Amino acid sequence: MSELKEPEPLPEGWLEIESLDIEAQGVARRPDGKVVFVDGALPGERVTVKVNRRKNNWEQATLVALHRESAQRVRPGCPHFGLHEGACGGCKMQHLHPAAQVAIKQRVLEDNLWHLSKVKPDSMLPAIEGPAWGYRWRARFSVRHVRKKETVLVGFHERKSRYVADIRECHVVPQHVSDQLLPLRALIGSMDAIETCPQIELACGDSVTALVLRHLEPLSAGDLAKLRAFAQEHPGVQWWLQPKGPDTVKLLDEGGEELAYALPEFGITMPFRPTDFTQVNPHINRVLVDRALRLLQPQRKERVIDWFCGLGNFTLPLATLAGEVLGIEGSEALVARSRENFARNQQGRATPLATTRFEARNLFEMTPQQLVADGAADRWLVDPPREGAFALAKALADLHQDKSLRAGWHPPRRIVYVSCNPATLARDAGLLVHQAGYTCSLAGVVNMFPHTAHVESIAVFDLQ
Ligand SMILES: C[S@@+](CC[C@H](N)C(=O)[O-])C[C@H]1O[C@@H](n2cnc3c(N)ncnc32)[C@H](O)[C@@H]1O
Ligand code: SF4
Repeated sequence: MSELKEPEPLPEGWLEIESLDIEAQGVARRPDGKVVFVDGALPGERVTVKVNRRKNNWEQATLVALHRESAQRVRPGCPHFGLHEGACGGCKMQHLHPAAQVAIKQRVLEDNLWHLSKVKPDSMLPAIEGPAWGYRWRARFSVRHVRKKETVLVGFHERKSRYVADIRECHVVPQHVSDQLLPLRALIGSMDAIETCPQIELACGDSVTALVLRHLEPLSAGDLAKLRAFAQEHPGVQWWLQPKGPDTVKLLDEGGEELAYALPEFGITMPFRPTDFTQVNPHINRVLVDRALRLLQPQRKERVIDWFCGLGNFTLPLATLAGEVLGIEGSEALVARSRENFARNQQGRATPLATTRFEARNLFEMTPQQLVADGAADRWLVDPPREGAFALAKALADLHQDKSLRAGWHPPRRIVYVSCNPATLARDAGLLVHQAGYTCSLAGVVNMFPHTAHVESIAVFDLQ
């Protein structure tokens, strides 16, 4: 029998990376047990590092030399990604193979569910994946006039800095937007308002590229003419101006094509304003809506509630399948948009959409009494912001524990929960599973934001 050999000690000062944290930092352990988070290093790699911060139990460091490279290390697709000075902070994982990124996100999801709430899904869903590049149809570019360099920068912030990165191309936004970065810099650089336009927000629809220019002072006639000339040179570009808060956003010139995206699987078109919440990745959104509704399995005679419904991204497709739908959302503006979108999509339809009602309400203040007042539904779709849906899950748990509060109400048989934060999903899943009588039947990641540390996921809960 061969003897197990002791692993050879690492040369002095070297570290071996054991895992990756959710900020995409390699995690190593020093011989004395101290944890070191290493920017730029991948699991399995042997490295030397430069320590940036020292605490009692941990250190934060940057990779200096790579002595053994991971097989999953890949060449980053964007020249602005990296550890070099001035590198863009918009992406964190471009040095890791996309399949390995998804595997890490899946582990983050499972770890959160288990370690925070002792929830283990009966099965894991295959990840929902889309294109790794050109996926980001929404972005917020900062704009800075850098006098010393005699240039205007339009881009994301540098890694761990408040400076705007000097990016000339960006591979996560659509190619045509990347191609417009330098022309945008030249445009702002030529304007009277060179010092007073701090931001350009991007929102792409299927055929319109909306650019929302935040301007701190009124724009001169000359500047307005320059914006119009830019839009003429770049087909599809539509300027919106934002003099103050998001409510002040206004189209520069009425009458162009409408900013909208389609969900062709359901015969739905969603007009929106560039400041409305819409999912960042339209390819994934189409698959996500389709997958969520297949998992939810609404039936023709059933009532469904879409909690945190936004502008109706899931509600309208639900109205093509269910008997009755209720969409609830915190933003009055989005509820108004969802009502308009419903009416628009109802027109001229061969099979009418189901009866659907929308309501504006703060769902962080949900109570068991309010839940009963909203009426029983057979199925729920829940798609909350990062804070999660604690009050909703708690109200459901309270109604499970104290049946006297129910008054004819019954809990949904199935809940499909779409989450952009695995920690709050885990917390809410704990309530649903341990206190509200559900099992977690399925869970899986949705790779909505390749190369970043964001973990989007979907989970299915069934009443036991
Ligand atoms: C992740 S988005 C989902 C929107 C929609 N389901 C979609 O797919 O476009 C979360 C939504 O929750 C809404 N929201 C945030 N806080 C809320 C609250 N306290 N009560 C109700 N809705 C809230 C936001 O306005 C946003 O529309
Ligand atoms: S956000 Fe764009 S410019 Fe920045 S690293 Fe990612 S791909 Fe490159």
